[in-house]
Amino acid sequence: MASSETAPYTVKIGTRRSALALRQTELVIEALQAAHPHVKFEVHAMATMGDRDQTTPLPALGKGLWTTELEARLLSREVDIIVHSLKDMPTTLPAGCVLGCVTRREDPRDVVVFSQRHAGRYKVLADLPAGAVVGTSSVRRASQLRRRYPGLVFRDIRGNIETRLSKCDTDGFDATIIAAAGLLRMDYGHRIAQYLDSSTEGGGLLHAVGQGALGLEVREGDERMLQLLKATEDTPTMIACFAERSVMRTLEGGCSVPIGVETSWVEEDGTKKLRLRMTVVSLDGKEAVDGENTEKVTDLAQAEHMGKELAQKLAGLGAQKILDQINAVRDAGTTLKVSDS
Ligand SMILES: NCc1[nH]cc(CCC(=O)O)c1CC(=O)O
Repeated sequence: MASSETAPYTVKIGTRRSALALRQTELVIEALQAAHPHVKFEVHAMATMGDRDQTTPLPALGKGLWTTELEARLLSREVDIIVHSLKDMPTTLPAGCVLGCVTRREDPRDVVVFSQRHAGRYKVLADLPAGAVVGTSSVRRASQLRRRYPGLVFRDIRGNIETRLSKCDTDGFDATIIAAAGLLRMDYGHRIAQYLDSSTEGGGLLHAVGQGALGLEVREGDERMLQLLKATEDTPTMIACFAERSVMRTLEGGCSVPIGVETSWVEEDGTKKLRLRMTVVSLDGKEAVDGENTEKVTDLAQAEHMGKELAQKLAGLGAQKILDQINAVRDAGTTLKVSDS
């Protein structure tokens, strides 16, 4: 006689229907199935607003473009778990929804992919001539790159990973900036030309909050699902991402704000500590506020406090002024432009 812990039951998993989202969901189910062989997992995929609208510049689409419609299905009990790219999850969730788990992180760095038109001519961004066209729809990427590569021209490039790679190769771009995690999960790692993180020469870009990690969202109080998810939880990543999300929440940022972060676990005086770096850069790349803190953090509450403290410190050093200028553009009903043209 099967006990209640091993009686078979079905779990419905919600996801976007992009190839990357489906691959990410597959990875999560593999991990859950190994830990819970008696559970049947069903994938329920859907296109969200961000998937349907492939032309409007991202900053104009506001928050929740990748998540809101999925969360409605969670709350209506059509699905039990949503698998998100954590970077696409707003830092404040709808009532009744909770971030139940953060998975092991794929490489969180931003990378450069050169157009195949150039057939290997360029190795790093610094090789590109002045006026070269770089595709990105990310305010965060464009702002930080303008700061370090003022001679480059930035142009919107929308779409899922395959679409963006194809546009990069055929639509007049010289390069595009994309997350390593998406390329690696989709077996496009061979397209990576340069890593842009703070410790790589020619880099200096801080990545998006939660980039590279997966966030699993469930209904508040759904203890059965919260327990089930423990099999995929990576606690050090979850703590680090909670600190990152707290930075964004404190500055009231959303998907399209020029806030970059970088977290790492370090050993100091024999103690494991979290190092949190952050940056806020104006759209033209001419103003920036950078900061970091390293402290012992052992739970999610401490992580959120660490992120809030650092964000508040930098807000007073000019970060809030930069964000207020950006919000003023939005409040005036003007679409935030990433493109130079
Ligand atoms: N909506 C964009 C998005 N959301 C998640 C990823 C990559 C995977 C990840 O960061 O986990 C991407 C592509 C990109 O940023 O280039």
